[in-house]
Amino acid sequence: MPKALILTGFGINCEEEFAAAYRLAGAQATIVHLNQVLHGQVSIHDFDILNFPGGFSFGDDLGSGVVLANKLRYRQTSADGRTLLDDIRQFVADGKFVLGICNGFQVLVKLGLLPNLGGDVTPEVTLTHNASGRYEDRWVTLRVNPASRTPFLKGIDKLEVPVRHGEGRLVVPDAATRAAIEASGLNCLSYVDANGDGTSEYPFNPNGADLNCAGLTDPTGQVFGLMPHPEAFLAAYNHPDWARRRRVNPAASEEGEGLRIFRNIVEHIAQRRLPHPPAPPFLDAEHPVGRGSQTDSGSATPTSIVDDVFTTTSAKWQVLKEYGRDMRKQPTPAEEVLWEALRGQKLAVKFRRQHSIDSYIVDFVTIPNKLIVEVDGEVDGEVHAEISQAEYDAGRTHTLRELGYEVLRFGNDEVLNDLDKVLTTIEEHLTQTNQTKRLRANS
Ligand SMILES: NC(=O)CC[C@H](N)C(=O)O
Repeated sequence: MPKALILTGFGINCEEEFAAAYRLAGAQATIVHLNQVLHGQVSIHDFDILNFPGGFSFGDDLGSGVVLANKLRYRQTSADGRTLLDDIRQFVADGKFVLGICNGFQVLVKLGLLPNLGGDVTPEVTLTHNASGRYEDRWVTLRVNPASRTPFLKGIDKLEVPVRHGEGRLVVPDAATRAAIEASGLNCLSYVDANGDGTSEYPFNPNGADLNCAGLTDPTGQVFGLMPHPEAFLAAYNHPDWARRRRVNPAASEEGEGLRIFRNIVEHIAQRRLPHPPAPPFLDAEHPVGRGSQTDSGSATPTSIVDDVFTTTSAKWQVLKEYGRDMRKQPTPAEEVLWEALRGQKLAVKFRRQHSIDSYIVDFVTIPNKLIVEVDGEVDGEVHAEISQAEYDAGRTHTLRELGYEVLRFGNDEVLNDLDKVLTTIEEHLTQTNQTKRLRANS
């Protein structure tokens, strides 16, 4: 089950609605005080989505979101000078998701995680006082930018949601930044008028935002923030016009439109499990942590891979272990079937599943026999990495072969429809390797 971490404390006040949204969407939601994270009692890396709710953090002193953003950037969380921002950057590099709503969006913008065109988390735009000079509390209509590729907004075209803020006006400082944001479709949400056209006109655009922009993503689409409150529209009955709408359309869904965003991201995470996820970007050798190879140096070369269960380095294992754990918990049907057949030494050799080898997690491996068995699933037609799955798998197989492993691949269908044939092929390969070994031993 995807896991959402929701931060609270210091004047944040929308954490309960945020958690309710995730629970309705089928995720596990945990509300945690920011200090528990800053003091190392809770690790963001144990979660899939990091969430910054709305509210009045630090009383909006120095500008909404500014103090909290500075805490994330400058508050050292460990003796080696690490900050929560370092962890968030790693979290995003690991393919995970960050969502900021209203005050949370302000935090992400003041921190520079949005839009993060330059990739170095330096503030590039800002959010400031509404053009009306007032706190605005009203319903708005948003249109999703079709150029946006963020999974949070997948399949959504229009959305009605409430805003309640004093400092929601996005200001983009120059034409170049504006062009860059537009070119990548990072301005994922805009305020629209009654005709559905983007507008700067009050009150449709409640704050006078540049680009009529109500929300931004970073270039990866994994970090998303918006001024309006989708977590405040979880039931149809939240809408001010619900009674009339129900009379007009009694069969209409009882769900609120805001819930779609949460359903989207929760489903995306649940389904995203690639048959073979891309090798995550690793921590550098300066931060080796955790368990790993006995020859652990933090930087693996093929020669450091020993014939042992420790088939990667501690730094890599630290990054891979969560993927492995998740993959063991949520096997695909084909993986489950094959595991049932391989486990418990049924083929007279011990197989491990979702095991880390160098930079990869392999589906099944018998380490003494150096045989890897992979089950290739569908990748819902998407290209998840910069390279295609096929190219990626080719590189992965090559590396594993260089490390001395034989790699057998079977399709989902083969495993599900002809398990006997799959097992016979595996057995044949095991016999071959054993024969070769015996021949070598005798010669
Ligand atoms: N609802 C909110 O999160 C409000 C954000 C911020 N305190 C503002 O007034 O702009």
